[in-house]
Amino acid sequence: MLERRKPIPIGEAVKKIMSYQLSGQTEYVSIDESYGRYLSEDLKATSDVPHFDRAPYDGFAVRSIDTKEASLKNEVEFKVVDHLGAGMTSSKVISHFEAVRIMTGAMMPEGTDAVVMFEVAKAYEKNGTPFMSIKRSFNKGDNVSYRGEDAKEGEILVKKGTLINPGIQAMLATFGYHQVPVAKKPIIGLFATGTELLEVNEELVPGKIRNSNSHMIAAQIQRTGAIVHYYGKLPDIFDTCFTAVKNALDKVDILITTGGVSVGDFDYLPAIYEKLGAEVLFNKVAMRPGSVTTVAQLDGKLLFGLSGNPSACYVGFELFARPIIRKMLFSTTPHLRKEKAILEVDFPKANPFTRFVRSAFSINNGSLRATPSGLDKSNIIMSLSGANSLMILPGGTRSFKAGDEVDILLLEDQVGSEWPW
Ligand SMILES: Nc1nc2c(c(=O)[nH]1)N[C@H]1C(S)=C(S)[C@@H](COP(=O)(O)OP(=O)(O)OC[C@H]3O[C@@H](n4cnc5c(N)ncnc54)[C@H](O)[C@@H]3O)O[C@H]1N2
Ligand code: MOO
Ligand SMILES: [Mg+2]
Repeated sequence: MLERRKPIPIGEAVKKIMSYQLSGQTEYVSIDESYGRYLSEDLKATSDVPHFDRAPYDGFAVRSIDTKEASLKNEVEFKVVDHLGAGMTSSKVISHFEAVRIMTGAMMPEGTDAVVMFEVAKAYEKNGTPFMSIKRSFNKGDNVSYRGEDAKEGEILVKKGTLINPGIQAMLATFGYHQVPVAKKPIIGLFATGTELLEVNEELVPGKIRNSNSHMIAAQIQRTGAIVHYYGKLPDIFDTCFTAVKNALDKVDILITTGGVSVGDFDYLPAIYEKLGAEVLFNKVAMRPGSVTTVAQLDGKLLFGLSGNPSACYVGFELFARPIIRKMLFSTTPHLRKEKAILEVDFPKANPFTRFVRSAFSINNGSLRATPSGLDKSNIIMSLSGANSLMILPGGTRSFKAGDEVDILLLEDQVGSEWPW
């Protein structure tokens, strides 16, 4: 008799997965390899930045008190007693009406507290000795870049779980992190199942199709920040699939299969989970597409049985596999970021279950607008290339109209969100 599956709400399904403490691990990589990785520790300032007062302009370092009487009518003269480029320091203590010729980035000499830019000073020599004069006064701190103005020692500047971007690279270098603590990339094993599947380089023959899911999922895994171990495609033969899945489990953190998960005569994943002794967390979710998404666990390791239908497979990965992978990358906001958008076209279909419509959103004059990126059917491939978001149409609704406000989940975003969205 046909097995009747009980669909569970999406939130519940996500919660079941996220309760698995697949903990992230740290590894140290050279700063040169850290771009695009996720920090596994908070990034802390190891020193003040800058760690000394310095000149932000080319000019003369002076004691501001000596400039007080300077005005258009009263030119004040300074003897230039030293000459500093960036990286040089002065051993002199600057005294009354003395100045130091100083370049941008150089450390302020002891006693000085303001910088006179070249443009407002007149430089000259008297008997071979350099002098300069000014016709305006300066306050303490004028044109000085102060110790700690950029960062204070001990400050937490970036939270763990953040994607390392070029700005973070600059911080890491500034604070001397030549080895960077990053989240070890989880290893995600991948099989595509289906006797109908051809390799990409094979010619089409009647009844067979090229395997596109594994290439799509491999990219989604990488977009999430993990490593793919693709073990190839499997024919719908129980023993072959069982042995392959069993052997791969030891080598990966998470195992993903596509196809063979529904109630068809050659859908073997349910029986494979049973023979493995894995606990099925759920095998039906109240959503479209991706309703057949099945997740099981064996000894704390998660097995994702994603649908064979490409759009269902894609959505199943983003809603269920992505967050647990992001959690292993130390994210505290591992779910897709949710935003509001204005629907640009009518969407007349009824939504008996929550529907995730592959969509293209754009920002128009400060407001988000979304439109389906192609046909809304779970076997469709072509709608995926233009999808940068999933529009959420709640179960029990129908006939959305252009101009309606809808929720969308952003697929290319790094901020993420907490659950529930
Ligand atoms: N009687 C029922 N039939 C079906 C149900 C149901 O509830 N009752 N659910 C339907 C839904 S919804 C979906 S989604 C699919 C899920 O099927 P499976 O996950 O078992 O996947 P397959 O049967 O193996 O394949 C489905 C479809 O996808 C194509 N496919 C498979 N793998 C790939 C790949 N690697 N690249 C590209 N395309 C692939 C495959 O050829 C099939 O056309 O079940 C419905 N049926
Ligand atoms: O899992 Mo099926 O479409 O609900 O696409
Ligand atoms: Mg099937």
